This record gives sequence, C-alpha cells and structure tokens, in this order.
Amino acid sequence: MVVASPSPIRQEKVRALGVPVVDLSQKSGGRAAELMVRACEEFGFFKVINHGLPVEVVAGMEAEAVGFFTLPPEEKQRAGPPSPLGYGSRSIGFNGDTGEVEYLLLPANRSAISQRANAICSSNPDKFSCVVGEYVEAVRGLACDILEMLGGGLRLPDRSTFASLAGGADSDSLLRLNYYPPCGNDKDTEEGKDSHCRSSGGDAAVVGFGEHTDPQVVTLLRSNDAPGLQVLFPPDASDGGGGGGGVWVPVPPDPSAFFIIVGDVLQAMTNGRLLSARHRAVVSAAKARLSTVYFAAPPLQARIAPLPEMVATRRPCLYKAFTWGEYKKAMYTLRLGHNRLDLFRKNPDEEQEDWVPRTPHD
Ligand SMILES: C=C1C[C@]23C[C@@]1(O)CC[C@H]2[C@@]12CC[C@H](O)[C@@](C)(C(=O)O1)[C@H]2[C@@H]3C(=O)O
Ligand SMILES: O=C(O)CCC(=O)C(=O)O
Ligand SMILES: [Fe+2]
Repeated sequence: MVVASPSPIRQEKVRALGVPVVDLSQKSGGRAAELMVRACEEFGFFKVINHGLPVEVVAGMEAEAVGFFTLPPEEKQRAGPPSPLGYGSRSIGFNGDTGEVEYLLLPANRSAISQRANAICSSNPDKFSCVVGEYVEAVRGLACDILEMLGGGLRLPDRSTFASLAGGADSDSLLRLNYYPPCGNDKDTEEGKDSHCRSSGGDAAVVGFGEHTDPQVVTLLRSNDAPGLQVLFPPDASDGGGGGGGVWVPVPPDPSAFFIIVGDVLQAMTNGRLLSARHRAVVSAAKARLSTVYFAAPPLQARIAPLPEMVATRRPCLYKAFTWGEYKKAMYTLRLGHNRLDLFRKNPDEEQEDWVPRTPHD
C-alpha cells in the first residue's frame, strides 16, 4: 500500500504567547465586552471561561463524537462522502486540500441532524439527534451572547446586529467534528509501524487542518485535552511589527473553555476593525485530538456589507456588498488557505490605515 507522506510544517516562528481570556461570569459593567473587542481587534481570537454551557451537554456531545470516530471505517463511510456535508477523511473541500483529519460536517439545526442520524449512528439515531441537537442549541445561545457583547462593545446603535444575523432559525450555521488520530510513534506497536507521523521525521509537526480563516461570522471551538490548535498572531501583536508575517501561537487545550475565532463576515461588517484569525491544527502529540466546532453563519440570502458606523473618511469602505450565498459559492472555488475576502475588496492595492474611530470631523 502506498501512503502519501503528510506535509510537515516548519517549526520556526512558533512561540508560546498568552491568549486573551474573557470570563463570562463577569459580564456586567461592560468590561468583558471591551476585552472581547480588544482581543478581536488585535488577534481575532480569544478564549471564554465560565461560559455556562451545562457540563453534561458538552460531555454528551463529546461521547457521541468519540462513538462515531471509533466505528469501523466501513460504517463511517455510510455518512460520506462529504458533499460538502457528511463524513470525510483526509480530503478537505473540493480543491485538493488534505490533512491528517477525519471529520463530520453537519448543518447546525435539529431537523437536519435527525435526518442524517441514521447514517451516522445506526445503533441509536434518536439519542444522537437528541444529544447533538441539544448541543447545537446551547452553543447557538452562547454564540448569540458573545455576538451581542461584541455589538455592545463596538457601541453599535443596535447591539443585536450580529446576533440577529447568525442566530435565527434560517441561519446557515454548521457543526464540524474533527478527529485527528494519534501519531503512534511507538515503533513496538502495530499502529506505530504504520504511523503517518514517523515519515515526516525530526520534530516537524504534521498538518491536521491547514491554515485558513473561517468564512462565517464567528466560530466557537471546543476540544478534548489534546493540543494542536495554533493561531497566527499578526506582526503588531507578537513583536511590535518587526517580525514579518506574524507568529504561530500554540493554544494550550482547555476542555472546559470555548475558543472564539472571528470569521470573514465579521471582518467585512466591521470594515476590517475585527480581524478574522488565521489558524490551523497540527498533529504532533501521541493523543488523539477531537474538536467540536460551531460556525455561526448568516442565512444564505443575507446581505453582508461594512456597517455605516464602521466607515469614516480616514477609514473608507473596504469591501463590496455580497450575500452569504455568493460568498459561499466563491469560497468553494478556492483552496483552504486562500484569502477569500480579497475577492470582495474594493481597492485591493490600497494600503490600509489602522482603525481609527469616527470623529466629529468625519
Ligand atoms: C477548501 C475548503 C474547505 C472549506 C471550503 C473551502 O473551499 C474553503 C473554506 C473551508 C472551510 C474552513 C472552515 C470550515 O471548516 C468550513 C466548513 C468552511 O465553512 O470553510 C470549511 C469548508 C469545508 O470543509 O467544506
Ligand atoms: O481542530 C481544530 O482545532 C481546528 C479546526 C478548524 O479550524 C476548523 O474546523 O475550521
Ligand atoms: Fe477553522
């Protein structure tokens, strides 16, 4: 059998830096919202603790995911191939991207989940629908709280602008379960002999999920206690701008927290004030990583454009208007790592000024 060599990632420019943390038990007074906005302006990324999702809802979701990924390969194939929804292994999207990952991509709503439950979990489809349905509803509530806080922190005239966009029943939100098998570097085991990681040699990490930004409004990512997520901190954030293209920051896993990632839609609506964060997952640990990722998205027909209050004389409108359906169509023509928002830039060659709030003179 010929096994393709997984692509190693060069390890330079990877540095341990603290990630911003927002404690949701301290919501009152607006301080948490201000911290969120600052984290999204600087990194497009933060972690929330004390988020209030019941532990049994989160544990139930993880147990269903483990149950699915540990099924025999032929059973998992019943939920594939990805269209893009469904079960996939190694191949991501339709344009040749690959990684050491298995995944299940589902629409994040109860009825669509129960329609697919039989193919995913034939032993107990009702339990799968119930547990996963409960999880997506709880996490949608958390997404709306966070988006509402961001709207408040940005002082929007309607603080619910983002939450209403992504929190409705007709939203195109998705749930993705990613499973990164362990490296199995143990030469004495059968698994170790076939290891997909040994072939890369040295300490180089292997790509689980290649670098990209998430296209939607915001992403809520939770994982088990295996590491792997890395976020690209822009040059200003990492070293005062002197280091070139930023630095990859490994994010220590925290199963009790959620990691929040700004998506392209939020970057466009805030006219570049909030940054959609480039991130990736690497496979280097001996332990399997399991991530449960909720992408809060607008309805397909929703019109996305920079909000008028985010545009000023010194901060001209950067993006053309588009519908979420148009954005999705464009993104499926591109590779994972491409900068999709560039397709919708008004003046792609224009230098961008740092964001300055609207002044009375504007
Ligand atoms: C290569 C691709 C996979 C992806 C669609 C795309 O053409 C470019 C964006 C990719 C991404 C990244 C974040 C999410 O995991 C995802 C579901 C999404 O909305 O955009 C995936 C897409 C996918 O796997 O279908
Ligand atoms: O698994 C991870 O930690 C990252 C996954 C991810 O970025 C994605 O599914 O879009
Ligand atoms: Fe992602």
